[in-house]
Amino acid sequence: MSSSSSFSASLLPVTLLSLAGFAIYRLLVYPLFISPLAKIPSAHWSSAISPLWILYVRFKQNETETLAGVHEALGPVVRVGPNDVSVNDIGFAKTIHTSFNRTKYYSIFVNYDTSCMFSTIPSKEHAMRKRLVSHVYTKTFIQSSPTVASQARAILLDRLLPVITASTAAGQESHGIEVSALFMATSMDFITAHGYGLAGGTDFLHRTVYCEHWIQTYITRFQALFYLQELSGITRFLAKVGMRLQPRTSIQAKAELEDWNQGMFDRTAVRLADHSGLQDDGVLAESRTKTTRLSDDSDALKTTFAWGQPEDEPTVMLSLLSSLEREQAAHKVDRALYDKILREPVLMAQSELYDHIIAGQETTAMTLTYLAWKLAVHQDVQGLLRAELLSLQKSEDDPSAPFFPDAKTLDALPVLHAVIMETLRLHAPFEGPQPRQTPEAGCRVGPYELPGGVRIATMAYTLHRDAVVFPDPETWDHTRWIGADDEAKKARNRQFWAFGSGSRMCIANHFAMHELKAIAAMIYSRFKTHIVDDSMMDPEDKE
Ligand code: HEM
Repeated sequence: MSSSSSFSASLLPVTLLSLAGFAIYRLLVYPLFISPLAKIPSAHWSSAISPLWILYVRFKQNETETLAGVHEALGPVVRVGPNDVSVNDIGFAKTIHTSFNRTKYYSIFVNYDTSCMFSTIPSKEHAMRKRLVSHVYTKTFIQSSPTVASQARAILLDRLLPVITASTAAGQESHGIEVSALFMATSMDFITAHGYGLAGGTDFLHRTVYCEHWIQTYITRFQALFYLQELSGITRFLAKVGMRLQPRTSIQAKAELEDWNQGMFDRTAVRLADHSGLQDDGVLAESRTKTTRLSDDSDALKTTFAWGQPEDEPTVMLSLLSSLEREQAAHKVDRALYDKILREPVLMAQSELYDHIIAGQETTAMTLTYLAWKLAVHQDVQGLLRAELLSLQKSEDDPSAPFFPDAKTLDALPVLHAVIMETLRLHAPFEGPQPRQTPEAGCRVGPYELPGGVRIATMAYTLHRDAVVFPDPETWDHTRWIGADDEAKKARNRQFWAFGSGSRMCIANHFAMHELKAIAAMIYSRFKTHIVDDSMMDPEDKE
């Protein structure tokens, strides 16, 4: 044996020992004792050293209830993984949601391989996307737009009212009406009308067979999301080497839904071009030719465009396309961002619209389903609501006109507001964690200093069940939201988290509230409802 090989052999144990020592330090000593997160109580004995426990909880789709129990036992800040923290405190939640970026968890909302507002992580880029479209979701816009008003009227009086009336015909009463699918259809008609105009959107309230197919496709699309949300790197790598964790059916369903949305987009683009008299040289033409050039005439869409019927105006699509043209003409934004967002303006607009439809459909449908259930259980409150609505009807000038108060009038009704707020409190559609990451420079959360890059999340579920702010939290009690603006009510409003808060809060909270109020008002001013069968509702939600 040469002297150099014996020297190498003697180095081997030292090297192995050093590596083992380093591994023990990195994997055990550092996360357990030295990491700034070490002082935070652990949700599980393994949380400090391994993400396996929280990954398993997420895989079992049990995170919300599990973390609620953990917070009850361990307090408002809990470590759920080596680099993963859950927070249940309104003050900390406000800090986190003011400026912290989203995480890759949201990449599942990338559509057509193109980012939208929801899936965009950097805040500067997000702000630019939001600017393109936020004005058509403001409260002032929603309450004063003739288009929004006439769309609501048409969907509710011409489509929903006849369906519900038919269910009350002699012999039909005992069958009732399946409200979950009914509200999915109604919500879809509302949000696609805002996007593409009444004529360009869906008519799911009539096309019930297709609506049922759509719902099944939607459920299939969001199957096995765990892999993409929590293990996106591994999932994408395995897909490249031919091993798919995401079911093929889910990938096909995503493609089908994207095609379906693109159909609405393309048909609306044709209508826009016809009505506006634009030549084939702008964003509209692009949606047909799929080139990437924008029109030089920045305001052409807005100024030359006029519809015969206000309800047919495709508000969101028009706003997106005109904003994109304006941005290009003004060159206001910095080059890198500008290139990224405007490189594929048509795909960008399609992705954004698709996202609004997905985000805006199930959320409102779920809320309406719970609302209908609670009002059927609480007949006394249903009576109060009806009395409030009918008091408006009497004051109308023309008693023979179909009862349909305007958005501002509806918004001022205390019982209507209270029943919706209480339903959103107890059954927030996004009740689980909304993950963010701590900024590079780190931050303070209560007594803890956290480094940058830590995943940190709050949940509407626990914030809405804080017994100090909402005594007897599991009880549906609309009176929480009625009465003078005393300190207790201010605290409740502050802690209301159904739409999130800060720069990434729901862009459409006013649209959603308007829609919920208009639908509830149409129904409860005309019908008395009761439960025919609620066996599909979660027994844990029953009072
Ligand atoms: C009851 C109805 C609704 C509820 C409870 C709700 C709730 C929320 C919440 C909690 C977020 C933030 C999610 C997070 O950061 O993790 C959000 C974001 C968003 N919502 Fe809603 N939403 C509702 C209806 C709608 C509707 C009708 C639309 C249609 C446009 C919509 C579009 C969006 C969009 C685009 C975002 C992303 C905003 C951003 O990234 O800046 N939502 N929503």
